[in-house]
Amino acid sequence: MSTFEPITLSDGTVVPGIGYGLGTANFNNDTAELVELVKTAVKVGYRHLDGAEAYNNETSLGKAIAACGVPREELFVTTKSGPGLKDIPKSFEQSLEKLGLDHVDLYLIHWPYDFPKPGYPTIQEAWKHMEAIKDSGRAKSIGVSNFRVRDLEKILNMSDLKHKPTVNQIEFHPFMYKAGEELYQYLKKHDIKIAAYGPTTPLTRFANDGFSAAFEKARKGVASRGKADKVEPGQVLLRLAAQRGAIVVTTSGKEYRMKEQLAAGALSELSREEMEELVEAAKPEPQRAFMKHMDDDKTEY
Ligand SMILES: NC(=O)c1ccc[n+]([C@@H]2O[C@H](COP(=O)([O-])OP(=O)(O)OC[C@H]3O[C@@H](n4cnc5c(N)ncnc54)[C@H](O)[C@@H]3O)[C@@H](O)[C@H]2O)c1
Ligand SMILES: OCCc1c[nH]c2ccccc12
Repeated sequence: MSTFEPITLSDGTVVPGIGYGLGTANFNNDTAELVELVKTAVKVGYRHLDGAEAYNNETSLGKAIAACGVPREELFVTTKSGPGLKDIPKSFEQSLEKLGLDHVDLYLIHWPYDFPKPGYPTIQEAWKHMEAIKDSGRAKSIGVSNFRVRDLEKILNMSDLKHKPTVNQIEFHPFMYKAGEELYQYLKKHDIKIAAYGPTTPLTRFANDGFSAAFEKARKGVASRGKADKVEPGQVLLRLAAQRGAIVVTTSGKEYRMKEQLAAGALSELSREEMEELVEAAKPEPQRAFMKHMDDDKTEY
């Protein structure tokens, strides 16, 4: 069972420290198999489910929530607006309808880069819609995803700001840490929690090159201090994201992997030295699997 610590957001909402995502592992679109997979994720212990309008599978997520046997109030359900950002109230209504829910726990703007387009609201207008949704009680908490500092500033500098974003869901792993430092400091200063997606990217999406030695050292360190016979590489990366204070969002289509992910929370901790060595071993430039606009420091949305 998982011991990823729950994280309390600035509005008091409590989020399970690890979430199961429906956006990767070929999950796009509704299928009966996906309903079963999400039920399996809940059966093995996941209580936090990360969906999105863009994943085209909110209906399957809703069916799994209804059929999983765990009461709604024990689940933490996130969804995100996008591509429907032109009309956030409508996008939200459609999401609730598909999910078959009267509220979600966390509602996010999936990306900021649509906002300068004709017919779209500004970031500030979009945020007013998000605030109204929170005030209606149909989203317990509201936040953003893939927002740079300059995008967040547009919200935090609003003269009529009522609710600030509680979360920025971003790609977060050692191959991002150096490039992301300014953003992380900004988020910390404003008590906006990081939800870390792609946490296993150094293992699953890019060649390890110079990173492997530090990684194996950290893995052996965790194993030698704990009771676990074996520490899986992915588990080290999930621990790392959690120890850096993030809500971890991962996924898998395999039950044994889901269990392994949750069990990472019960392993012994990475030492400060191991964590620093992992960051130092990674290249300074970002190796990003998603959302390349995050590295563009010129374009205004
Ligand atoms: N907001 C966004 O823009 C955004 C972007 C990407 C992902 N997400 C969310 O985050 C969730 C998780 O993202 P992710 O998939 O990048 O997380 P992740 O880095 O944990 O990768 C999980 C994938 O890697 C595979 N995997 C995990 N450990 C492995 C191992 N040891 N060996 C081989 N394969 C392994 C899994 O089976 C799965 O396919 C998504 O499903 C989605 O909900 C959000
Ligand atoms: O959440 C970001 C990753 C992702 C998975 N499926 C998508 C479809 C549209 C936009 C982004 C995504």
